Amino acid sequence: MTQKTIAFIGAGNMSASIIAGLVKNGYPADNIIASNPSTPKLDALSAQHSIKTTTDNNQAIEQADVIILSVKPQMMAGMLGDLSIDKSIFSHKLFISIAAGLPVSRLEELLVTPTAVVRTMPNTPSLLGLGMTGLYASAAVSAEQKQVAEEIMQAVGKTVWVEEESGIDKITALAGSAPAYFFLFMEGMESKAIELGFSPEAAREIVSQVATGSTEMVRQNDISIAQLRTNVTSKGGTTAAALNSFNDSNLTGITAKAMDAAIARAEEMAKTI
Ligand SMILES: NC(=O)C1=CN([C@@H]2O[C@H](COP(=O)(O)OP(=O)(O)OC[C@H]3O[C@@H](n4cnc5c(N)ncnc54)[C@H](OP(=O)(O)O)[C@@H]3O)[C@@H](O)[C@H]2O)C=CC1
Ligand SMILES: O=C(O)[C@@H]1CCC=N1
Repeated sequence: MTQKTIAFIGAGNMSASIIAGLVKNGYPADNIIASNPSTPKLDALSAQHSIKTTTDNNQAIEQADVIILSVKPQMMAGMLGDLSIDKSIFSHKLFISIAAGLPVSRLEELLVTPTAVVRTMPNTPSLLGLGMTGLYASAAVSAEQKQVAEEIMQAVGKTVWVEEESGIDKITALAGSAPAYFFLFMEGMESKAIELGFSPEAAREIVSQVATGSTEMVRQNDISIAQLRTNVTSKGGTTAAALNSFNDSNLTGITAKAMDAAIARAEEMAKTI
């Protein structure tokens, strides 16, 4: 794998997940630098992973081959506009954006110098090496740069390239935002378990074990997800009663509607940032 120096601009949740995944996968900590305006997150990352840190984005970008833009989409223009380094050096570097809803064309405008930009959409399970990242490369990105971006994101999970940039918004709904959907569902089960009299610890443990077991059955089988569901569902039994209740509320339609809302929000963000 490439051992290029990687700078993370913005040391929040998503950067922390990718950094942890990279280091766990053996990426040299000396080749990772994180930049953030406040120090507590930097101190934690430095203590946990022995990576380099700075509060100066210019310094981080200057020494890196690959720059991962990890600030909130709404902060990107301000952050890039505040840089005081000579932007002509950008043409020798690879920029990877993880920002939701921020088109490559807008990033290119903000970076000023013609620059290779890969737009990605990772998710927080990258922390465990179980990430799912969508990638989109603009025409300016070389085959070698595409490979570098892919290798970095594959160090923290699986990757999928999309041909059209609109595919990134779809991956945002399907993977970037999606851990939260599962957490919401698990929260619902956890609170009902507590209402039924289980201790919070037992409720969490049961929900976690059921989720892990179910996920592993999908991962370790070629059986369709629908068939796995059917296998649990005895005719006239308890599962059928629960599923009928979900279907009465159109869970499938609700899920599709929620994913459409995520895509619509990404498209809306693209027009405003
Ligand atoms: N969280 C997720 O699951 C996912 C997030 N993303 C994308 O990742 C990006 C980051 O999200 P997330 O990690 O959740 O957000 P966080 O708020 O956790 O992290 C953003 C970080 O950027 C820092 N920051 C703010 N201004 C600057 C600046 N000028 N220069 C450098 N750093 C700055 C913030 O510092 P401070 O707090 O000290 O102000 C903060 O630590 C977003 O663009 C989001 O769309 C993509 C996929 C999944
Ligand atoms: O909620 C968001 O906008 C970001 C992108 C995907 C996950 N978090």
